[in-house]
Amino acid sequence: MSVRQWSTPFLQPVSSKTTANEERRALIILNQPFSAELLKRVWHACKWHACADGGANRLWDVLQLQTSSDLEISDFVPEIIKGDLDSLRCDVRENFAKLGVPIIKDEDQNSTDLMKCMSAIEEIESSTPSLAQFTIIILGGLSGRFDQTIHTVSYLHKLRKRRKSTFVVTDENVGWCLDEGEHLIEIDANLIGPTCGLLPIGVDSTILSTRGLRWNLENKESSFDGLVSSSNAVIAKEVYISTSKPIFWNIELAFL
Ligand SMILES: Nc1ncnc2c1ncn2[C@@H]1O[C@H](COP(=O)(O)OP(=O)(O)OP(=O)(O)O)[C@@H](O)[C@H]1O
Ligand SMILES: Cc1ncc(C[n+]2csc(CCO)c2C)c(N)n1
Repeated sequence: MSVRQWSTPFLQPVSSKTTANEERRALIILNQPFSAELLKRVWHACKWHACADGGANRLWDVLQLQTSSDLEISDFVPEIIKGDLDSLRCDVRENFAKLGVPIIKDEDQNSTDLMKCMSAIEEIESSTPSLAQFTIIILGGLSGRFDQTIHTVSYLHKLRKRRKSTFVVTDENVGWCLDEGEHLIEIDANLIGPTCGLLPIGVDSTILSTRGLRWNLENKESSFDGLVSSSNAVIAKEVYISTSKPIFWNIELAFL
């Protein structure tokens, strides 16, 4: 199997976006806090944008708080708001409805608002089969309620088989699932690092080999019963990871 290459150009500042915008990306905004700077970066890196229910409140509120003219509401109108709509505030609903945003109620109590937004993306992909699959950026999801955080991580774990790339980003971290195999992660020190973690979540154990870290592993078993490589650090421009089972990788943001 080939080495999977990873990079995070969707975290570049808007002013230096060039080829980063060519990739077909979709953003899902969850109901968790995020900074205006992070919103600006990931929003402009994405071609399509969804708010998961109360994620629309977060988007609206962060835009209201901005006094500078570079965050105009008209530049941040999502393509949909979707969920069971138990968290979407009336004022936010009215304002986005006036801006023409479709607001889709899905009352299924066996799927989360994050999953409902992913279904919307996969429906678009089914109707545009000649286009590349979206890379998904989930904003929020590694903070707040622990059951929601674990849901996000477990969802990324499951998605790895059917989706090319799904990232979750907060003001603290960016993380994604590394499937079994070999990976090369480009480290743009202006965007990410140095602190990182290789977390054997959802597997009994995995065998890890790494290069480019302060504490490298060489054919070492990692599991919740044994070694968990948290608080590791990147010391090179790229990190190599070989893993025998899927792991969750996270690295801190360098710019907030
Ligand atoms: N307290 C929280 N901590 C972490 N993530 C959250 C939290 N609340 C919401 N989210 C994320 O934001 C999404 C939208 O949340 P919202 O508050 O609108 O609905 P919810 O009813 O709490 O969530 P769900 O219906 O998906 O269980 C959720 O699907 C979840 O991914
Ligand atoms: C075994 C099991 N556990 C929890 C829920 C609750 N639940 C999971 S997703 C969801 C929708 C939230 O908008 C709700 C209520 C369930 N259905 N089944």
